[in-house]
Amino acid sequence: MYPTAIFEFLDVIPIPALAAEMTGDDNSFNHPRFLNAAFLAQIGYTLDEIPDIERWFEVAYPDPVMRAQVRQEWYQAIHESLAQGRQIAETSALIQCKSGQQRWFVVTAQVRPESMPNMHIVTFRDIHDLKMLSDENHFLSHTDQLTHVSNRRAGQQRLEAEHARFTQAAVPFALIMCDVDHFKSINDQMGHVCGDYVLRKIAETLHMHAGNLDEVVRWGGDEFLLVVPATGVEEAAALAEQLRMAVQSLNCSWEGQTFSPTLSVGCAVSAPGQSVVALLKTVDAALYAAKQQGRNAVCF
Ligand SMILES: Nc1nc2c(ncn2[C@@H]2O[C@H](COP(=O)(O)OP(=O)(O)OP(=O)(O)O)[C@@H](O)[C@H]2O)c(=O)[nH]1
Repeated sequence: MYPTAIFEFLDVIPIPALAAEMTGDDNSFNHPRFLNAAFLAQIGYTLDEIPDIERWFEVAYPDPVMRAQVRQEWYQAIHESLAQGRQIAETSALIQCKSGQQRWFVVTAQVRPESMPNMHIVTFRDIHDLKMLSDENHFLSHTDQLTHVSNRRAGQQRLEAEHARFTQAAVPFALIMCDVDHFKSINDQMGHVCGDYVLRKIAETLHMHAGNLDEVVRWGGDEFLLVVPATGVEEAAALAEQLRMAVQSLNCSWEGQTFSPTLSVGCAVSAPGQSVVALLKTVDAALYAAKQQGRNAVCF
C-alpha cells in the first residue's frame, strides 16, 4: 500500500522527485516506485528504466570513475546525516538525463522516514545554470585574463592557505618569484602586443614545468610567483633553476625576429614564526639580489 495522496501532491510540485521502497537496512533507497511529473519531464527516465538503485547509478552516472565518486559522496552524506541526527542527506551531482544532457542537481533524500517506514522521498533540484554562472565567476575572479594562470587574488589566497597548513602541520612550502629581465625594452623595441605574447609564453613555460600542486600566479606586470607546497630549500632551488633555464631556451618569434627572454628568480622557504608578509619580503629581497647579480640568475 503506497500513500497515494503524497504522490498526488508530489506530482504537482515543479521539482523532480522519486519515492523509493527500501528493501535493505542500510538506509539507501533501493527500488523506485513513483516518479513525479517533473522527474519525467526534466530527468526523463521511467520506472522501467530504473528498477533499482544500481541501475539508477549506471544511467545517471555512466562514467565508472565518476559513479564511484558520487556513490562514495552519497554514502558519506548519509552517514554524516545519521551521525548528526538529521532528517535528510544531501549532495550535489552531475546527472546524465535521458536526453543525454548532463546537468547539476542537488539530490536530497530522507534518511529517517519515520512517517513512512521503508519509503524514501528523493528530490532533485536543478542548479545547473547557477553552477555554470558561479564556476564562470570563480574562473574570472581567480584567473589572469592575459596569461590564464592564477591572478594575484587567487595567489594571495593560496599563499595564506599554505601558510596556515605550515603553521598547523610544520610542512614547509616555498615561494619562487620570477621577474622578466629588461621587459620594458621588449615592449619598447617590439611593441606592447609582442610583450603580451612573451608574457603568455613565459606563463605557459612556468606552468609546464611546475608540479601538479604548484600554483603559478601572475603577481604583477612581468612578475610571476610560484607557491610550491611541501618543498624545502634544495628542491625549491632545483625547480627555480629549471624554470630559469626553460625560459632562457624559449624561442620567441615575432615579426621575423627570434629571441629568448630571461628571468631573474628569487626563492624563499617558509620559516617558523614568519608571517606571510615577512616571507614575501624575503622572496622580494632574493629577487632583488638576482637582479643585482646581473639578471638571468637564481638567488635565495
Ligand atoms: N606588454 C605588457 N607589458 C606590461 C604589462 N604589464 C606591465 N607591463 C610592462 O612591464 C614593464 C616592467 O618593466 P620594469 O618593471 O621597469 O622592469 P624591466 O624592464 O623588466 O627591468 P628589470 O626588471 O630591472 O630587468 C613596464 O614597462 C610595464 O609597462 C602587460 O600586461 N603587457
